[in-house]
Order: sequence, then C-alpha cells, then structure tokens
Amino acid sequence: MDGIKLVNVSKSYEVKNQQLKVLDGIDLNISANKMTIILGRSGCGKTTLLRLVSGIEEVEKGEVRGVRLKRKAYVFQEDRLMPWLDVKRNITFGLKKKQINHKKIDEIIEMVGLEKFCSAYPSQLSGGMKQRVSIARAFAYNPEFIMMDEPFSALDFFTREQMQKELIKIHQKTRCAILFVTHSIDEALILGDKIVILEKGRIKSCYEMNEKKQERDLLDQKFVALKKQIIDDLRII
Ligand SMILES: Nc1ncnc2c1ncn2[C@@H]1O[C@H](COP(=O)(O)OP(=O)(O)OP(=O)(O)O)[C@@H](O)[C@H]1O
Repeated sequence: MDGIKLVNVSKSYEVKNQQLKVLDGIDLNISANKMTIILGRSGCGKTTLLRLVSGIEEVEKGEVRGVRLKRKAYVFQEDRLMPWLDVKRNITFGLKKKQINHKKIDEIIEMVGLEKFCSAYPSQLSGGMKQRVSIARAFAYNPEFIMMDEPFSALDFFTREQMQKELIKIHQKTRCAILFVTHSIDEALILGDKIVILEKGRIKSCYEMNEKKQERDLLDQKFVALKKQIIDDLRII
C-alpha cells in the first residue's frame, strides 16, 4: 500500500464571527505499515487533523493524497459500542454477512484477549475490555489505514500499558498504516515509528524511531534525553 500525504493542509473555524486558524500549512507523510503518532498539547489541532485525514471534515486549503480509496477504520477515545450487541456482534457490526471470516474474527478476539467474553454485553465489561472490543472491531474490517484518537486516555496506567503492548503485537501482524493521536509523551515513545509534534496548528518537530518496539526502555538514557527534547518542543515560550 502507498502511504498518505498531506500537502500544505490548513483549516480554520469561524467562532463568533472571527476566523480561528486551527491547522496551518501541514506537510506530512503517513507511511504505509507504520505507526505515525501525532503528539501535542490540548487544543493544538490533533483531532482536527484526524478529521481532515478521514474526510469527516473538509480541508480548507491544501490536499490529503492517497486516502480516498483505502479501507479505513476509526477508534475513538470512548468505545462507542452498541449496548444491545454482544462482543462478537459488536466486532462484526458494519461487516456484510459474506465479509465475515469467522476464523479471522476469532483470531482477532484472541489477540485482544477476549476469547472468554465473546457473548458478553458491553455493560458486563470493564473500560479496558470495551476499548479492546473497539480495537478488535477496527482490525476486523481488515483496514489498510486506522485512525486512533487518544484510544487509551481513559484507562489506568497498567491497563494502558497492556493495551499498548497488544496494539504493537496486532500491528506487527497486520502491518496497516496507523495514525495515532495522543498527548502522552511516553505513549508516543512506546508506540511510534514516527513522532510528529504539533504545536498551535503547525508541525514543530518530527522524530523517526528506529528502535525495536519490544526492546524500548523509557528509562534508558537515550529515551530520557529524547523525552526531555520533546518536552522542550512542547513548551510554549
Ligand atoms: N467544529 C469546530 N468549530 C469551532 N472550533 C473548533 C471546532 N472543532 C475544533 N475547534 C477548535 O479547534 C481547536 C483545536 O481543536 P482539536 O479538537 O483539534 O484539538 P486537540 O489537539 O485534539 O485537543 P484535545 O487534546 O484537547 O482533544 C480548539 O481551539 C477547538 O476549540
């Protein structure tokens, strides 16, 4: 699959008769098979960027290339499950009957550790389990490109750590392109193949990460130094 390319993308909103510039001249390559992280402070335009890439919102200026014909999935901060459907039906929701490959769906359910909960309803699941269902639903669609908007931000430290590990595993198997929004520097360092720092609607800096994900140790000198650098990038002067 080819990647996705943003060329000079800008977006403004009209708020109380004034133009609020949210994104300003974004140039970005979202590589196929890789996890690209958008990291930034609250209000810097991360969700707006995802919405433009997904096509939910229209680009005002510039262009998003290579996304239109791709199979896309979206994972939101909240799980957005159907309360009246059990886990398996939530995961296959949106797929046509003949598109459902039960063997593959069962594999995905196993990958997210929910094999014992296939017939449970969302009200019977914890927050972390519900978010796993959302992730399984995205992967069940066999997407070429997944957009994730702070999917783990409502989870406690340990559940979040576990979900990050699961996401790395499932991504290594499927190798789809992922655009992942977060405001956690640690999460970006754990997951990213590329970390893009967004600041006031512009790309402030960009880091390519070549270290194997399973071997990343955030307490290692190299990662501590990179984290300091990113904190400096995010500091508003
Ligand atoms: N539909 C809209 N109409 C007007 N202003 C909007 C709209 N959507 C977003 N904004 C404004 O655009 C700015 C960026 O919002 P966005 O949601 O993209 O930020 P974010 O980086 O995702 O923030 P957070 O991390 O808090 O979710 C904010 O000032 C927000 O108020």
